[in-house]
Amino acid sequence: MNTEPTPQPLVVAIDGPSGSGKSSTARGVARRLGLDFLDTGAMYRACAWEAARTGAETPEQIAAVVTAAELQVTTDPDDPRISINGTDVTREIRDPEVSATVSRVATVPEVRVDLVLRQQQIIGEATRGIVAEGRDITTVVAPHAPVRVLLVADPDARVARRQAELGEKVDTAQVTDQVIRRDRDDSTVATFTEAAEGVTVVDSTHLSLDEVVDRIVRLAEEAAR
Ligand SMILES: Nc1ncnc2c1ncn2[C@@H]1O[C@H](COP(=O)(O)OP(=O)(O)OP(=O)(O)O)[C@@H](O)[C@H]1O
Ligand SMILES: Nc1ccn([C@H]2C[C@H](O)[C@@H](COP(=O)(O)O)O2)c(=O)n1
Repeated sequence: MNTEPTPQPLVVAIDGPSGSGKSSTARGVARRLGLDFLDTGAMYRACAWEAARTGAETPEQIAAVVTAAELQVTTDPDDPRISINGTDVTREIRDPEVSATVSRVATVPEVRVDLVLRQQQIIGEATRGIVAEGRDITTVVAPHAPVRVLLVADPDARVARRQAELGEKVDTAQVTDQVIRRDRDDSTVATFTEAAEGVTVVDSTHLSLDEVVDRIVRLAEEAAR
C-alpha cells in the first residue's frame, strides 16, 4: 500500500508595497515553473471600478456592491483577465482614477473578508500550483504556503519604476501619491512593510526583474526538495 503523502500543488505567496515588482515577478515565476498566477490587487481594483460605476461611496454601500458582485478571474500568467458582473475590466482597472480610489475599497473590512475567501478558493482550485501576489498573501490568504516572500524596494526606485511604466500621461505628484500615499493607506489593513515569521525578504532595489525571478524560483525549487 502506498503510504507516501500525495504531493500538494505548490503555492508561492508574494507580498510587497506598490511598485516593488510583485506582479511582474509573480508572473515571471509562474511562467518559469508552469504555475497559475493570481493578482489579488486586480480583484480589489475591479471592485473599486464597480463601486465607482454604481456610485457606491460609503463603506456599507461598497461592501454591498462587492459581496453581491460576480467576479471572474483567469489565472494564466500570459493573459490574466478579470471581469466583474459580466464586464471585462482588465484594462480599465489600471486607469489612474481606479489607482487613486482603490484603497478606499480595500480598507473596508467586509470587502477584505469577502475577497480573501474568494482568493483562497482560487488558490485551492489551482491544481497545477499557483503564484499569488498582493499585500496579505503571506499573512492572511496563504500563511502556510511553502514559499512566502516579501518583495521590497527603496521608495525612490518604486516611484521611478511606476513613473517609467505610466510615462508622461501621469505626473510625478500623481505617481508619488499612487505609490507612497496608497502604501500608507493600505498598511492600515495589511502588514506588508515587515516580514512575518518564515517570510523571506527580497530587496529588488538593485536587482533586475530576471534576478528577482531567479531568486524566487530557487526558493521554490528548494521548498520542493
Ligand atoms: N527588479 C526590477 N527592476 C526594475 N524594474 C522592475 C523590477 N521589477 C518590476 N519592475 C518594473 O516596475 C514596474 C512596476 O512593477 P509591478 O507592476 O510588477 O509592481 P507591483 O509591485 O505589482 O506594483 P502594484 O502593487 O502597484 O501593482 C513595472 O514596469 C515593472 O516592469
Ligand atoms: N491582497 C491585496 C492586494 C491589493 N490590495 C490593495 C492595495 C492597493 O490599494 C490595491 C491595488 O493593489 P495593486 O494592484 O496596486 O497591487 O489593492 C490589498 O489591500 N490586498
